[in-house]
Amino acid sequence: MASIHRSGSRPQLDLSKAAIEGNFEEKDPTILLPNQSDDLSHLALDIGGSLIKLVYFSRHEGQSIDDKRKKTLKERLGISNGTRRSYPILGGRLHFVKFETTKINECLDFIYSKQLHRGGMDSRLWNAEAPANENAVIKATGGGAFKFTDLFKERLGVSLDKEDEMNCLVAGANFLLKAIRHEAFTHIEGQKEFVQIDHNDLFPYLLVNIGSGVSMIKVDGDGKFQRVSGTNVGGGTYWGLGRLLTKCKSFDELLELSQRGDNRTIDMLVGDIYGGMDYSKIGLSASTIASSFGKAISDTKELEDYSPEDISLSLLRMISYNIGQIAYLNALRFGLKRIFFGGFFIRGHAYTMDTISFAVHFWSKGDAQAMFLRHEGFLGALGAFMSYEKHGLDDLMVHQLVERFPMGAPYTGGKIHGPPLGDLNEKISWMEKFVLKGTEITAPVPMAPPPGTTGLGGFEVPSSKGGTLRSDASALNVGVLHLVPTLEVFPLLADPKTYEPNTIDLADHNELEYWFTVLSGHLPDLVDKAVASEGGTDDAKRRGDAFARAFSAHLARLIEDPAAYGKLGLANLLELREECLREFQFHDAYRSIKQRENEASLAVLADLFAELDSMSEETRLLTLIEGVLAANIFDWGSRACVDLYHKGTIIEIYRMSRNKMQRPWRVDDFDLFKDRMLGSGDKKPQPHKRALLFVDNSGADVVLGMLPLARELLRRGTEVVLVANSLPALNDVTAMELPDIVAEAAKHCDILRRAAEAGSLLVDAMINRSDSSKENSSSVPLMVVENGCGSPCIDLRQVSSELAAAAKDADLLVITNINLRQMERMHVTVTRAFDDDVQIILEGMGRALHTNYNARFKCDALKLAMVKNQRLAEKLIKGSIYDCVCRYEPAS
Ligand SMILES: CC(C)(COP(=O)(O)O)[C@@H](O)C(=O)NCCC(=O)O
Ligand SMILES: [Mn+2]
Repeated sequence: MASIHRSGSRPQLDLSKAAIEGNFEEKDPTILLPNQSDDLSHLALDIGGSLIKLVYFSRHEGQSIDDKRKKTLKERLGISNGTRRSYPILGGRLHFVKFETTKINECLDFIYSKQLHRGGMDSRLWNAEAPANENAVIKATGGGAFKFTDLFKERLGVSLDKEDEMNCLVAGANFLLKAIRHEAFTHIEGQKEFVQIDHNDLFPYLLVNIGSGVSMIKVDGDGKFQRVSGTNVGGGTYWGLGRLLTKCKSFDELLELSQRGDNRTIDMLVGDIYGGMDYSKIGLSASTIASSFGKAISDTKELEDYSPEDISLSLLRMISYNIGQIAYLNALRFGLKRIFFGGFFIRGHAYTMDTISFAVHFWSKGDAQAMFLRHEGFLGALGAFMSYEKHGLDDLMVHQLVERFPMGAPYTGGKIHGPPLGDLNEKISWMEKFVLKGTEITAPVPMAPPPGTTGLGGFEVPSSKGGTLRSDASALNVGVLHLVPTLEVFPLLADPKTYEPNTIDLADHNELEYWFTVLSGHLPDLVDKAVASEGGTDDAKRRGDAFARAFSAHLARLIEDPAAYGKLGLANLLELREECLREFQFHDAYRSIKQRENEASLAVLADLFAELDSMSEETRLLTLIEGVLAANIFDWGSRACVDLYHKGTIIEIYRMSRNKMQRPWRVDDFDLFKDRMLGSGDKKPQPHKRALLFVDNSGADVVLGMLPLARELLRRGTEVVLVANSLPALNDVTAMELPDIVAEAAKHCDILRRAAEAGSLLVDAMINRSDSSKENSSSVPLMVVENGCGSPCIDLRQVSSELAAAAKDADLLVITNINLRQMERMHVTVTRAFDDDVQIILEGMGRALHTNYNARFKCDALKLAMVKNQRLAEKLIKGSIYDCVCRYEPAS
């Protein structure tokens, strides 16, 4: 049993002149260490025989915008620094890069040009020519850490601090399995399926590392493991024997050969021995391999008489089956439920994974399953990184990590040739060259559904045999890991463990093809908008082209391997598009459209308020909900709606949409909602203490739809929190934009004005009003919080700390959180009284249909949307385009 040794090779923190930033009362204030150099862990290496793997950290260069809303909100909601600790690593990115060991000079150039060896996280800002720190040390594992010590000292002036390889593998695997949601997967007959692993039920497991030789490690916990077995028949055996027998020049070439092979020409099968019959008494079919290479004993044939393809396949199956069998026997020996395979032998090759899975399945008679890891190539390097002190990675939770796939990550993905891409300009040039080289990154071509099983039984050829092998497959599966300590799980989810944000399963190939075609179709128009938003300059055009290429490349990659970036849902695709726009510095493609629509809608708002105020309470509530649904038609992400906008002005379309609102809607729980709000009979229900309104689009949607609804709730004495995007996505309104819109709307309405003042939204207005505090005391506040995302959809497992705080506001608690936790620990069923006091309203197709349509909440939830896509309408509500959804679910 070994335990992880954490050597203290890094400098200690310099605490002199330490000062607390901001409010001393905060629970976890940020501590400034002005004299602490940034000389902290940020690069680790795993130098293997064929590949060098790098894991490095870069600090997130977030812009600090002076957001008045945030300051007052922090005080109001009592938000401290969230779960942020004073670890240096938090709030940055982890990058995964690899090089071929034969090209170690490229690797050294890469480290040098990024100044990763200087130890300073912001070192690029420093003088690149400044002498390197004499004592600089980089953690490294793998045989090359010994072999290349002098080279690193000579070229970069750094020492390599060697970490035990086995320690690193286990530390890397443990981190990934705990921190990354879609890390482990099964791979059977060409089908990748992600496995959700309960973090509390991860240990023990068997880690099988197939390098040149094979190690089998029983892992019992962090730093607790034991090498229980191994075999000398491994990747080296396949490559070594294969090279001798086939004259192949590379490992990948040998694997590729195996795909075209037929092992029956070399292997002796059960049928060969039993005259074509099964040996059914002991459960062996005629096609089972009885003896690998058994037919080669024939003295009439020489090596030249066998095809290299057949030899490679026989060899691959012999070795994979043998490893699979030994792994299973060891799992059995220690009663282990899970077997994870990794190591350079696998390298993301579909066929190798299928072969191993087949073997484990065969020998365990289906009891055990082989699993693989998306970052398997980086276990060692990640483990070496983890061995630095005070990196803070151990404490990160799944919801604080976001994996993104910028260009350069999926395409170079470690296969970096030449200097790294320094800035956007270089990236664009590189993309242009990339296209010229003829690399396939054109618009996606829908592919045929994956083939079915062979149905032959025994050790037949796995069905992924064929065109699915990519020698660089694993390199493409690893993105950049953003560490965002402020993200939290939305506290009102009924069951976060079973929560699945996506409604539509893109594992269904027809669905996948449809949405890919839709998104490809949107591209030209989107590029036009994006370029126009940046003034239509030549630079913007160039960036627009690069964006279109990049996004098409992602789509092409994903249609080929939908699980390449983890489990794929529609929400991920829509977010990927927004991220890709940002990557090419299009920060708000719909800016002018949003402004125009806001102005047009604000101009008629006073009339709408007057109209509403003349109605009875019941009619008003219905009109308000109709208004929200009708105004949701303003959606620049829907093909059909964009076509519609050519047919009339904003107000004309809005009126047309409102006039068409006929109940019953396709999904219509309005009466249930009305009863909760207004009561039935004489009983007047208690209004909700607080409502969280997840708003969607700018213009009529928010101004004529959601704001009047918010006003009604405020009038009833319910505090309103408007929840909006942190970053722009299509024409969605952002949290930064909302206070100004509310301020404009408040000019027409006292209820909104008082509530906005009470919620400190009208900061400027308050300065001029000495009597505001008196009025505030009698008003419930209206607040705006950001949701933590920049997408048309929302994954409620990862929301901003301010949204989480707004959802669990302390003064709504009947009993304190501490008591509650204690009681829960004692298995006392506790009804959280405050959850009944909160209501959430999700609006729009992205937030209420594509995601969260089936989400269950601890509080009352209303989901409102107009379906602006024919196919979705048919599939989800058996209706048609422009049908409406009003789904009301009381607290569960
Ligand atoms: C991107 C969207 C989810 C935005 O809708 P919203 O949330 O604004 O109601 C939606 O427009 C959409 O799914 N569009 C793609 C399908 C289409 O063009 O029909
Ligand atoms: Mn929207």
